[in-house]
Amino acid sequence: MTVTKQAFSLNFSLLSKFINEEEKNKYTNIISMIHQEMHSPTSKDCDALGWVDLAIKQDQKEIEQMLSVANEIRTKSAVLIVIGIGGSYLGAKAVQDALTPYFSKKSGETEVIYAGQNMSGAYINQLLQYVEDREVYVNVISKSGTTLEPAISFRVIKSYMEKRYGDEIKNRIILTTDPKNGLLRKLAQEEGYRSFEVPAEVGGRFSVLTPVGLFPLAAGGIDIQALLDGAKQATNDLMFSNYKENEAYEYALSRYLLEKKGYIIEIMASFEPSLRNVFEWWKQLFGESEGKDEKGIFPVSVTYTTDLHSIGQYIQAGKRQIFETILHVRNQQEDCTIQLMENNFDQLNFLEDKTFHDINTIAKNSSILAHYDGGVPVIQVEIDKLDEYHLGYLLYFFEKACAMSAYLSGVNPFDQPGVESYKNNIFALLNKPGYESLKEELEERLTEIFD
Ligand SMILES: O=P(O)(O)OC[C@H]1O[C@](O)(CO)[C@@H](O)[C@@H]1O
Repeated sequence: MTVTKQAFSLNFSLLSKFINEEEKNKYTNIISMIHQEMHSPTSKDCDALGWVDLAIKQDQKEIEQMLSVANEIRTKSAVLIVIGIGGSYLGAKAVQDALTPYFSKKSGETEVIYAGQNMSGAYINQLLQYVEDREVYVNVISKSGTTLEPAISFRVIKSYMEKRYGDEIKNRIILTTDPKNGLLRKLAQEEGYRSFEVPAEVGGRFSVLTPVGLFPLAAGGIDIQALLDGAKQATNDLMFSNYKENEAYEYALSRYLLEKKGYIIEIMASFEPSLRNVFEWWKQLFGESEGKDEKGIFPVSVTYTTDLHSIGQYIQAGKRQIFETILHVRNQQEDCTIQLMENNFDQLNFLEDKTFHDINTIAKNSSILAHYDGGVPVIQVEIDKLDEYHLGYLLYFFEKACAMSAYLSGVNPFDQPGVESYKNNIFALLNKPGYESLKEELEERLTEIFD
């Protein structure tokens, strides 16, 4: 089925060789039941479903507060350092990078840079050198307040800010964290830092439309109201319980049926490099939501045509366990036209008057056909253009699809118990009090492996 709307559309026609309507129909009732549960205030997961209607229940006062602090940052500083990992930075980075020019020499704009998403000593040192002669604000984002990567970066950056700005850091550091719990909330309460709330019932990877994503985006000059408007439109459009009227559910169902047939890897592909970090966000969303109980589709992303010249060969002809979702931007605001050349030195005059976007779109269609012919099921998601409104729509679409997809597989979309194994090991090996016996066991095993 192809749902055609101006802003956003999906095309499933290349799936008919792999899954049929009869198979899909069998899931009409279960999808409808999951939908009712997702929208019920008494749902078993109501403590994690706050994201469902965030965009329609916008808190105008909070938006104004974010805009006002963002405006202060834009006036007073050249750099905002956003400290966070996973859902606490991927959404903002996704939208920011999608909407920021590839090359920009603009001065006078606040640049948003990220820390706490890795533990590279070189990265944090170089970041501090980079901001040395520029005015700085910091937004530390952690719902739990205990995640190691942002916590150690914040410790270093806080000391740096103290030395550089003294008491003024109370104005220059803004915390985004749980409304009641955690060390960052305690810090905000005890030391008077300004703060925003991550709603208790919204988990990290579903939090882009809360201050987690909205505040740094506003500071970076992104129109957060338009982002929310797009998400609001998606919320309304994706309100139907029947998958035939709800593209998010049809996408979820198609993935689910493909997985059952052995297509266990989804490649999200785009021909626009600026979408690279939208895919990083998408990977966390689907990977953490679905990858549990030995189930789940492995989410991978590529940027074409760059990657057609690296892993394109595998996609075309390697092991057949891949399906592909192409995210296409229908209209480009900016383009470049190929001109006629008298001597035709490169024999490319047949491209006269074609734009890069024309050629890129033909490349998209060419690879869709080639991959399909090579046995790859292909879905196309198309947005009309790359702006806040359409990205807001897209982000919400993926959130709704992801929750349905995980529920269909019978896993809880909102927990991530697997991440705890790594966290426990690292705390034990770093001598965190309380982990003594695990430390002993892990050290013995490491000796066996490495000595
Ligand atoms: O905001 P926090 O609590 O620091 O968590 C950051 C990220 O870590 C995880 O808890 C585990 O990867 C993610 O779900 C979350 O987005």
